[in-house]
Amino acid sequence: MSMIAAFYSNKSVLITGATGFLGKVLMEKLFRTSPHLKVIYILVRPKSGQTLQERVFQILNSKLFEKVKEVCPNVHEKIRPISADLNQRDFAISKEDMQELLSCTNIIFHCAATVRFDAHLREAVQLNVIATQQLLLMASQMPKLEAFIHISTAFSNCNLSHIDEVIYPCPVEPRKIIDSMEWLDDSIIDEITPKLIGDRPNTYTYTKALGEMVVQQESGNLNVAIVRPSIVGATWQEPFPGWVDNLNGPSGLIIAAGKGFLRSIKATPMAVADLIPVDTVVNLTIAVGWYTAVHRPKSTLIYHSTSGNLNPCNWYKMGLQVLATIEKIPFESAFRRPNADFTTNNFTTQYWNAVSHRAPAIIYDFYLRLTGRKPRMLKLMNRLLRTISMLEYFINHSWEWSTNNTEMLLSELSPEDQRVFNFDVRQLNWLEYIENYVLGVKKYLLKEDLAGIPKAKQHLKRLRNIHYLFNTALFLIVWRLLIARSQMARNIWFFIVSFCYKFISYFRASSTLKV
Ligand SMILES: CCCCCCCCCCCCCCCCCCCCCC(=O)SCCNC(=O)CCNC(=O)[C@H](O)C(C)(C)COP(=O)(O)OP(=O)(O)OC[C@H]1O[C@@H](n2cnc3c(N)ncnc32)[C@H](O)[C@@H]1OP(=O)(O)O
Ligand SMILES: NC(=O)C1=CN([C@@H]2O[C@H](COP(=O)(O)OP(=O)(O)OC[C@H]3O[C@@H](n4cnc5c(N)ncnc54)[C@H](OP(=O)(O)O)[C@@H]3O)[C@@H](O)[C@H]2O)C=CC1
Repeated sequence: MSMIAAFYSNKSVLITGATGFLGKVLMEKLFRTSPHLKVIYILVRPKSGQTLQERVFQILNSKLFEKVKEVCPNVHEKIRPISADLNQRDFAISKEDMQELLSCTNIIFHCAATVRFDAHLREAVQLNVIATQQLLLMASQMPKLEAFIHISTAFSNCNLSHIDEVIYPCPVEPRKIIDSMEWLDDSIIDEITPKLIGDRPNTYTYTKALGEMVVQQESGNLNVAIVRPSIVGATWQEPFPGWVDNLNGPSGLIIAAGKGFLRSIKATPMAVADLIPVDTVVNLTIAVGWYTAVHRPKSTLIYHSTSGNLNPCNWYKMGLQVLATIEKIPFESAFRRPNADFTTNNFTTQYWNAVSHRAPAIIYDFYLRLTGRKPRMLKLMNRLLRTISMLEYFINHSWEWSTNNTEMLLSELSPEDQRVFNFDVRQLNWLEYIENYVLGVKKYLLKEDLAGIPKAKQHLKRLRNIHYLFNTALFLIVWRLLIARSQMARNIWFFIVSFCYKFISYFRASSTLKV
């Protein structure tokens, strides 16, 4: 029997961010491996016109939860959604709910965050720093609490190139930042943001670093641990390969490349692509919860959930495999034939953005106008290029994360736990993983049926013919214009035409002779 699974039996677990990508996989795995778990409290806010119950119902009825329902048929009774908004004081939790949480919770997994790279500093501080501080305060009032697990990111210190499993302090104390957010207005915050984030690329990584400092400074006597995943991707193995449900990280880029919108990107081909499957992160997180509660380490341990130092893959290899898979299982209604060019300097990037991204969008918009439809492609393309510009930092740098604590934890697990909660990335076969990832994007994000593959292939053939036709027409037009204006171009043109004519006449004559 798995020791970790047994540990979670009869426990009351509190998860923030359970409606997010990582949170859902965490909930699923906990229920599937520990069906006797008492309850999972999830802090949820109503969203997009859906009530809490509707949101939970939607999650439980998704494909991700199909296996759980076989092992734990009463799973819906074990999820207890609590109405909460992490941006509000005391999370706007009702008194009764708060009482129940304070008196019953055994383990906390804090996953909620704003992961947007362009979040305003005030918003990012509120969710990634102040909410963490408030949750720690709540945790300190929980008599039965055994462990508090905080999910951070491996990029919280992306201003460094070698990152150890320690907390690196930011120059300005989190408390000062929190205080200043109360009285500074937005325009002043906008002005000081670049100075505060320093050589980090965005407010997200900066506030996640501040969040870690808060955990270190304000955890008191709690048993606390921090998990730092790198770029979280689709599931590797569990509950099935390739599951993904949002566009963050590589998923959006796989769609953009597969649909032929994105054909070149500024990337360092040999830089390490530090992707980590979401189920690997979740397995580590659950094991960290167990270890922190049972072994009670004297200090806050940090665990890197990264792949680069144990099983590296680079962007070039990843891009090639994405393309190879898309060739086998193309996405439907592609805009252009998929292609993957890596550019390495700003000039070529701007050139290809103009020629390979914006120009086709302008031409397509022209076609839409001609056919009486509303042009939209250029707007979409500009939005995509803005997104890419925000991700560029991460595909043009390499980092080295040490993984001593993560490896130590792996060695502490029984063989059964190593199997059930596998987070050993050395076993990951990248080519297979990426193939399943692309297939997962097609099935679960684009909701495309595999029966449509022959039609998608036909469409790509048509696009190839249009491409050849367009290039030939373009060549002829340019040449015709040149001929009209330049004597030299005319001379070359007449030379080529007469040469071709003589060549064809010679072959005609020789074939007539043979007959
Ligand atoms: C030719 C070559 C091809 C090669 C082949 C392919 C190779 C494959 C490998 C590829 C390399 C992977 C590199 C990953 C690096 C990730 C590093 C993460 C590191 C940190 C990890 C973390 O610790 S933390 C989690 C990461 N946190 C995010 O990853 C949030 C990002 N995101 C935002 O910060 C907001 O999204 C932002 C952008 C402000 C827009 O904001 P915005 O207000 O304009 O609007 P929205 O967010 O509503 O999105 C507007 C439209 O962009 C669409 N979209 C959203 N994300 C998208 C996305 N990633 N790629 C594409 N498209 C995306 C969306 O689908 C909308 O499309 P539509 O309008 O049609 O619905
Ligand atoms: N995805 C990645 O590549 C990586 C993620 N991480 C970390 O993992 C954790 C989870 O990320 P991920 O699952 O990808 O992110 P998601 O954006 O998918 O999920 C974020 C979660 O936080 C919740 N949340 C946000 N704001 C509030 C609020 N005001 N009140 C209540 N809940 C709120 C969201 O709820 P709602 O559904 O209502 O919006 C959602 O459940 C984060 O801490 C992130 O920093 C670290 C490294 C990489």
